[in-house]
Amino acid sequence: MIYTCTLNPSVDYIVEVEHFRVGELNRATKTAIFPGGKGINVSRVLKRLGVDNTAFGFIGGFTGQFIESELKKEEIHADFVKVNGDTRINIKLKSGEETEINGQGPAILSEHQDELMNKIQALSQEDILVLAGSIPPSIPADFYNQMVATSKRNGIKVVVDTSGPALKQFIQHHPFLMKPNHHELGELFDTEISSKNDIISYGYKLVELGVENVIVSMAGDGAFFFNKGKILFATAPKGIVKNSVGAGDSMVAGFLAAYFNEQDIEKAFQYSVAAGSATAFSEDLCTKDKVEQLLSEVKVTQV
Ligand SMILES: Nc1ncnc2c1ncn2[C@@H]1O[C@H](COP(=O)(O)OP(=O)(O)O)[C@@H](O)[C@H]1O
Ligand SMILES: O=P(O)(O)OC[C@H]1O[C@](O)(COP(=O)(O)O)[C@@H](O)[C@@H]1O
Repeated sequence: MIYTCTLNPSVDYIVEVEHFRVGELNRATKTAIFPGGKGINVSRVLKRLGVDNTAFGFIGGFTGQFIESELKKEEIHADFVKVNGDTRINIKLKSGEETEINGQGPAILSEHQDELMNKIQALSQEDILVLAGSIPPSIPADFYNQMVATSKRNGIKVVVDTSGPALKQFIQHHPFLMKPNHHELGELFDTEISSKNDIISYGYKLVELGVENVIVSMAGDGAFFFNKGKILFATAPKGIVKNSVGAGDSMVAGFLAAYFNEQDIEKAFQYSVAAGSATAFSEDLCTKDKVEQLLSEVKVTQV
């Protein structure tokens, strides 16, 4: 079974404003609300691609209830730890460009942290654990580290999609898959990525450091894939971006869904990029039909 874990879920509030003016009253032309947070997005896309999975994480308050009920509607199994505060609301402001304001999230008591750790401890060798998104400020910075160490001891494959210092902690545990975008790849090595050659050398460095599979995404400019035997490049399909929130998470779900169906890395990478773009071209996350429509537009070549 695939488990996703979102330490800091969110209600994503998408607001469109025609010409946003700072310091003035702006009227929205369109609004939408989605259950969000990186692991939850992975769960939702996996389900849409036909893969049953369970969502772990912390939720609380009226916003937490919204997330639970939305996942229930989509028949996604949720096994959250309930916390005292309200799950955060993340604002995604669209006015020509996309501006994001992500909340801090509720305080998580240590008893609740232990409750989640116990769920991770109970997973078994056949399971895959996707750890995705930021760590809320009230949780120790090495919480992910503890989760991965426990999972690796129990033979569980770990997939990582986070950013900042949390991402660095993972490398030493040799995760099955990491998906930084090219900015996050630069952050990992405290460097500025300024060319495709930089992506190739730093992406491959992650493999040399023990990460099994690495996808480095570059939004509309395509993506690279690295493992011990292969470096691949994929083009991204062309289209109108409606909402790129969750595009990276969709890549992770797309890769896992295809890889565990067919065990073919090249096809899984192609499916991953198609899923990312299918989400970027949709209001909400991608559907299976949309992913499959875009598949032939993703050209994969050996580097
Ligand atoms: N402008 C775009 N055109 C086509 N595909 C896009 C575009 N922006 C994002 N995507 C798709 O979403 C994927 C992830 O986007 P990216 O911005 O690199 O990641 P993240 O959301 O993690 O920052 C890309 O690899 C691509 O498949
Ligand atoms: O945990 P973080 O880093 O604050 O990110 C949370 C946000 O990321 C998202 O999961 C979207 O992620 P991506 O756009 O990177 O795929 C949103 O749903 C959510 O608001």
